[in-house]
Amino acid sequence: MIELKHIDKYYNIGTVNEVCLFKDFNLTVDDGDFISVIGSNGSGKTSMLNLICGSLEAEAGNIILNGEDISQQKEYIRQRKIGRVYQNPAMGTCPSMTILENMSLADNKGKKFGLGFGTNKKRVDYYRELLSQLGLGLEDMMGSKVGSLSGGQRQAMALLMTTMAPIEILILDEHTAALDPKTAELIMELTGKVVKEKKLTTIMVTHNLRYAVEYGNRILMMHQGHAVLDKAGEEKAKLVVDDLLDQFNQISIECGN
Ligand SMILES: Nc1ncnc2c1ncn2[C@@H]1O[C@H](COP(=O)(O)OP(=O)(O)OP(=O)(O)O)[C@@H](O)[C@H]1O
Repeated sequence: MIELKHIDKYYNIGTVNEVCLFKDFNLTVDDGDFISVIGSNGSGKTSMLNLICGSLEAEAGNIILNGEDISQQKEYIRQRKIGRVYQNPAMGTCPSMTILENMSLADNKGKKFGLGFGTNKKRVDYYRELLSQLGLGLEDMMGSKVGSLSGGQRQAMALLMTTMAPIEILILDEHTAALDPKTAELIMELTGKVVKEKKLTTIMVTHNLRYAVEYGNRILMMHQGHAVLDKAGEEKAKLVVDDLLDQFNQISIECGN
């Protein structure tokens, strides 16, 4: 479970450009929840993810992960418990290293030993098995540099690598936005499979309303640092894309856009 409690976040403090993004922002994501976060540009979705991951510091409030207050923890410490897949497929993998080396790196995340340990035959067979589950033929290219792969192949690897070592929460940061429609569909199917198999508590930020409707058990719509819609379970299951579009339109009218 992850809890954001009474979060205040300001940008450009002490300047004429000072803005308050979050004032007493609260969110609880229960164990096993798969929550899709949607919302207009600048509504605070990425800032929220950055606060959770530790790349951004709040002016007030606490972030509690499975009962532990991680608010003061450095980003690299949080990375042992929080996996993040970024919009840019290049972010989650190392292009100058081979597929095998990348897999070994992910496998040994947070451990004290080097690469050699992860590349014995048993581990190589294990990586091959994991890669074959992606259905992209990567298991036969383990000596290839990751930089030579397509964006979709790299994003599939990033997803696999992020979820390889045990994590307490998975963050998907518009992870299909840079992919063509067919590849995005494939990555979403893989995402659904991985989340279900590993029973991962997941927060997915997306601008794709269909994915937000089709995946996960909860949907959150943000606007100007507030949650303006929060539906789970049966209520969420009944939602269709048009309902979300209506909500977007209503917000635009209220804001005079
Ligand atoms: N480093 C920063 N310095 C100043 N303002 C920032 C910074 N990062 C974000 N903001 C502001 O905070 C607000 C929220 O931005 P954020 O990127 O979190 O929104 P978002 O919902 O993720 O938007 P998008 O859908 O466009 O990615 C915006 O008004 C943005 O201009």
